[in-house]
Amino acid sequence: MKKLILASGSPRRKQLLEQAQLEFSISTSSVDESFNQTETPDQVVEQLAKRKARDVFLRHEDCIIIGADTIVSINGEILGKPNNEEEAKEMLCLLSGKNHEVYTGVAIISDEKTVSFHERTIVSFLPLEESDIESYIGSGEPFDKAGSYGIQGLGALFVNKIDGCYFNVVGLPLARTVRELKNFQHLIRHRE
Ligand SMILES: Cc1cn([C@H]2C[C@H](O)[C@@H](COP(=O)(O)OP(=O)(O)OP(=O)(O)O)O2)c(=O)[nH]c1=O
Repeated sequence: MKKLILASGSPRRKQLLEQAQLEFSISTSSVDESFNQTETPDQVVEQLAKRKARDVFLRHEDCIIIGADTIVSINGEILGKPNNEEEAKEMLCLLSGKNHEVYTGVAIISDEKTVSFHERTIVSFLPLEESDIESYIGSGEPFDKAGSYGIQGLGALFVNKIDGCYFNVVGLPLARTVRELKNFQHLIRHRE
Protein backbone atom coordinates (compact mmCIF):
# COMPACT_ATOMS: atom_id res chain seq x y z
CA MET A 1 0.00 0.00 0.00
CA LYS A 2 1.37 3.40 -0.91
CA LYS A 3 1.25 6.37 1.43
CA LEU A 4 -0.57 9.53 0.41
CA ILE A 5 1.28 12.85 0.79
CA LEU A 6 -0.23 16.31 0.52
CA ALA A 7 2.43 18.58 -1.00
CA SER A 8 1.08 21.74 0.61
CA GLY A 9 1.69 24.05 3.52
CA SER A 10 -1.87 25.35 3.32
CA PRO A 11 -3.80 24.64 6.56
CA ARG A 12 -7.06 24.79 4.56
CA ARG A 13 -6.01 22.00 2.18
CA LYS A 14 -4.96 19.84 5.17
CA GLN A 15 -8.33 20.42 6.84
CA LEU A 16 -10.27 19.57 3.67
CA LEU A 17 -8.40 16.32 3.08
CA GLU A 18 -8.97 15.38 6.74
CA GLN A 19 -12.69 15.99 6.16
CA ALA A 20 -12.54 13.28 3.48
CA GLN A 21 -11.16 10.90 6.16
CA LEU A 22 -8.09 9.95 4.16
CA GLU A 23 -4.89 8.94 5.87
CA PHE A 24 -2.08 11.20 4.66
CA SER A 25 1.02 13.09 5.71
CA ILE A 26 2.34 16.48 4.65
CA SER A 27 5.55 17.38 2.87
CA THR A 28 5.83 20.92 1.57
CA SER A 29 7.44 21.88 -1.71
CA SER A 30 9.74 24.83 -2.17
CA VAL A 31 9.20 25.54 -5.85
CA ASP A 32 9.18 28.89 -7.58
CA GLU A 33 5.49 29.91 -7.84
CA SER A 34 5.99 32.56 -10.51
CA PHE A 35 3.89 32.34 -13.66
CA ASN A 36 3.51 34.04 -16.98
CA GLN A 37 0.51 36.41 -17.37
CA THR A 38 0.24 35.29 -21.04
CA GLU A 39 -0.81 31.79 -19.96
CA THR A 40 -4.46 31.00 -19.29
CA PRO A 41 -5.55 30.58 -15.63
CA ASP A 42 -6.28 26.88 -16.09
CA GLN A 43 -2.79 26.32 -17.55
CA VAL A 44 -1.18 28.29 -14.70
CA VAL A 45 -2.89 26.37 -11.87
CA GLU A 46 -2.33 22.93 -13.40
CA GLN A 47 1.34 23.69 -14.12
CA LEU A 48 1.97 25.01 -10.61
CA ALA A 49 0.10 22.07 -9.03
CA LYS A 50 2.29 19.66 -11.04
CA ARG A 51 5.45 21.60 -10.15
CA LYS A 52 4.62 21.34 -6.41
CA ALA A 53 3.68 17.63 -6.60
CA ARG A 54 6.75 16.70 -8.71
CA ASP A 55 9.07 18.47 -6.27
CA VAL A 56 7.79 16.33 -3.38
CA PHE A 57 7.61 13.18 -5.56
CA LEU A 58 11.38 13.43 -6.15
CA ARG A 59 11.87 12.88 -2.40
CA HIS A 60 9.10 10.25 -2.01
CA GLU A 61 8.94 8.17 -5.18
CA ASP A 62 7.18 5.30 -3.40
CA CYS A 63 4.19 7.53 -2.44
CA ILE A 64 1.17 9.18 -4.06
CA ILE A 65 1.52 12.95 -4.04
CA ILE A 66 -1.19 15.61 -4.26
CA GLY A 67 -0.23 19.18 -5.20
CA ALA A 68 -2.60 22.13 -5.67
CA ASP A 69 -2.58 25.77 -6.64
CA THR A 70 -5.25 28.46 -6.42
CA ILE A 71 -5.41 31.79 -8.27
CA VAL A 72 -8.02 34.48 -8.91
CA SER A 73 -8.72 35.76 -12.42
CA ILE A 74 -10.43 39.05 -13.23
CA ASN A 75 -10.61 40.90 -16.56
CA GLY A 76 -7.83 38.73 -18.01
CA GLU A 77 -5.50 39.43 -15.09
CA ILE A 78 -4.25 36.67 -12.77
CA LEU A 79 -4.00 37.48 -9.06
CA GLY A 80 -1.88 35.38 -6.73
CA LYS A 81 -1.08 36.11 -3.08
CA PRO A 82 -0.33 39.77 -2.26
CA ASN A 83 3.24 40.68 -1.30
CA ASN A 84 2.27 43.67 0.86
CA GLU A 85 -0.63 45.86 2.03
CA GLU A 86 -0.49 47.97 -1.11
CA GLU A 87 -0.99 44.95 -3.37
CA ALA A 88 -3.75 43.58 -1.14
CA LYS A 89 -5.58 46.93 -1.40
CA GLU A 90 -5.17 47.02 -5.19
CA MET A 91 -6.55 43.48 -5.52
CA LEU A 92 -9.56 44.12 -3.26
CA CYS A 93 -10.34 47.36 -5.17
CA LEU A 94 -10.26 45.36 -8.42
CA LEU A 95 -12.65 42.73 -7.02
CA SER A 96 -15.09 45.22 -5.45
CA GLY A 97 -18.60 45.06 -6.92
CA LYS A 98 -17.62 42.62 -9.68
CA ASN A 99 -17.55 38.93 -10.57
CA HIS A 100 -14.23 37.07 -10.68
CA GLU A 101 -13.16 33.48 -11.20
CA VAL A 102 -11.26 31.30 -8.75
CA TYR A 103 -9.26 28.46 -10.32
CA THR A 104 -7.69 25.61 -8.38
CA GLY A 105 -5.47 23.13 -10.18
CA VAL A 106 -4.74 19.74 -8.65
CA ALA A 107 -2.05 17.24 -9.64
CA ILE A 108 -1.86 13.65 -8.37
CA ILE A 109 1.39 11.81 -9.05
CA SER A 110 2.54 8.24 -8.45
CA ASP A 111 5.23 6.17 -10.14
CA GLU A 112 2.41 4.70 -12.27
CA LYS A 113 0.77 7.87 -13.56
CA THR A 114 0.12 11.61 -13.30
CA VAL A 115 -3.38 13.10 -13.33
CA SER A 116 -4.09 16.82 -13.33
CA PHE A 117 -7.33 18.81 -13.51
CA HIS A 118 -8.79 22.14 -12.48
CA GLU A 119 -12.08 23.54 -11.25
CA ARG A 120 -13.44 27.06 -11.74
CA THR A 121 -15.83 28.89 -9.41
CA ILE A 122 -17.37 32.27 -10.17
CA VAL A 123 -17.50 34.58 -7.13
CA SER A 124 -19.56 37.76 -7.08
CA PHE A 125 -18.32 40.51 -4.73
CA LEU A 126 -20.49 43.23 -3.18
CA PRO A 127 -19.23 46.82 -3.62
CA LEU A 128 -16.61 47.48 -0.90
CA GLU A 129 -16.12 50.76 0.98
CA GLU A 130 -12.52 51.94 1.40
CA SER A 131 -12.97 51.53 5.17
CA ASP A 132 -14.04 47.87 4.69
CA ILE A 133 -10.86 47.22 2.74
CA GLU A 134 -8.63 49.03 5.27
CA SER A 135 -10.01 47.15 8.25
CA TYR A 136 -9.92 43.83 6.39
CA ILE A 137 -6.24 44.36 5.58
CA GLY A 138 -5.70 45.25 9.26
CA SER A 139 -7.08 41.82 10.22
CA GLY A 140 -4.09 40.20 8.43
CA GLU A 141 -6.37 37.72 6.66
CA PRO A 142 -5.49 38.66 3.04
CA PHE A 143 -1.78 37.89 3.13
CA ASP A 144 -1.54 34.16 2.47
CA LYS A 145 -4.50 34.05 0.10
CA ALA A 146 -4.92 34.33 -3.65
CA GLY A 147 -6.83 37.51 -4.55
CA SER A 148 -6.24 38.80 -0.98
CA TYR A 149 -9.35 37.30 0.60
CA GLY A 150 -10.55 34.17 2.36
CA ILE A 151 -14.17 33.17 1.70
CA GLN A 152 -14.00 30.91 4.77
CA GLY A 153 -13.13 33.84 7.07
CA LEU A 154 -14.02 37.51 7.35
CA GLY A 155 -13.82 37.68 3.55
CA ALA A 156 -17.24 35.94 3.55
CA LEU A 157 -18.73 39.36 4.29
CA PHE A 158 -17.71 40.56 0.80
CA VAL A 159 -19.36 37.72 -1.09
CA ASN A 160 -22.75 38.17 -2.70
CA LYS A 161 -22.96 34.72 -4.35
CA ILE A 162 -20.90 31.97 -5.90
CA ASP A 163 -21.42 29.61 -8.81
CA GLY A 164 -19.40 26.39 -8.55
CA CYS A 165 -17.57 24.42 -5.88
CA TYR A 166 -17.13 26.32 -2.57
CA PHE A 167 -14.17 24.15 -1.54
CA ASN A 168 -12.45 25.03 -4.81
CA VAL A 169 -12.38 28.66 -3.61
CA VAL A 170 -10.91 27.60 -0.25
CA GLY A 171 -8.07 25.81 -2.09
CA LEU A 172 -9.08 22.21 -2.89
CA PRO A 173 -12.10 21.01 -4.92
CA LEU A 174 -12.77 18.20 -2.49
CA ALA A 175 -15.36 15.97 -4.21
CA ARG A 176 -13.51 16.06 -7.55
CA THR A 177 -10.16 15.39 -5.86
CA VAL A 178 -11.47 12.36 -3.97
CA ARG A 179 -13.10 11.08 -7.17
CA GLU A 180 -9.85 11.39 -9.10
CA LEU A 181 -8.03 9.68 -6.22
CA LYS A 182 -10.27 6.66 -6.79
CA ASN A 183 -8.16 5.97 -9.90
CA PHE A 184 -5.31 5.42 -7.44
CA GLN A 185 -7.56 3.70 -4.87
CA HIS A 186 -5.90 0.28 -4.90
CA LEU A 187 -2.82 2.14 -3.68
CA ILE A 188 -4.28 4.29 -0.89
CA ARG A 189 -4.88 3.52 2.77
CA HIS A 190 -8.05 4.82 4.43
CA ARG A 191 -8.47 5.63 8.11
CA GLU A 192 -9.99 2.89 10.30
C1 LIG B 1 -9.67 32.85 -2.84
C2 LIG B 1 -9.18 32.12 -1.61
C3 LIG B 1 -7.90 31.60 -1.54
N1 LIG B 1 -7.49 30.94 -0.42
C4 LIG B 1 -6.13 30.38 -0.31
C5 LIG B 1 -6.00 28.93 -0.78
C6 LIG B 1 -4.52 28.77 -0.95
O1 LIG B 1 -3.98 28.29 0.30
C7 LIG B 1 -4.02 30.20 -1.20
C8 LIG B 1 -3.41 30.35 -2.58
O2 LIG B 1 -2.06 30.02 -2.53
P1 LIG B 1 -1.45 28.69 -3.12
O3 LIG B 1 -0.13 29.07 -3.73
O4 LIG B 1 -2.44 27.99 -4.00
O5 LIG B 1 -1.20 27.76 -1.86
P2 LIG B 1 -0.36 28.03 -0.54
O6 LIG B 1 0.83 28.90 -0.81
O7 LIG B 1 -1.30 28.47 0.56
O8 LIG B 1 0.10 26.56 -0.14
P3 LIG B 1 1.02 25.52 -0.97
O9 LIG B 1 1.63 26.23 -2.17
O10 LIG B 1 2.06 25.05 0.01
O11 LIG B 1 0.07 24.41 -1.39
O12 LIG B 1 -5.17 31.05 -1.11
C9 LIG B 1 -8.33 30.80 0.69
O13 LIG B 1 -7.93 30.22 1.71
N2 LIG B 1 -9.60 31.31 0.61
C10 LIG B 1 -10.08 31.96 -0.48
O14 LIG B 1 -11.24 32.40 -0.47
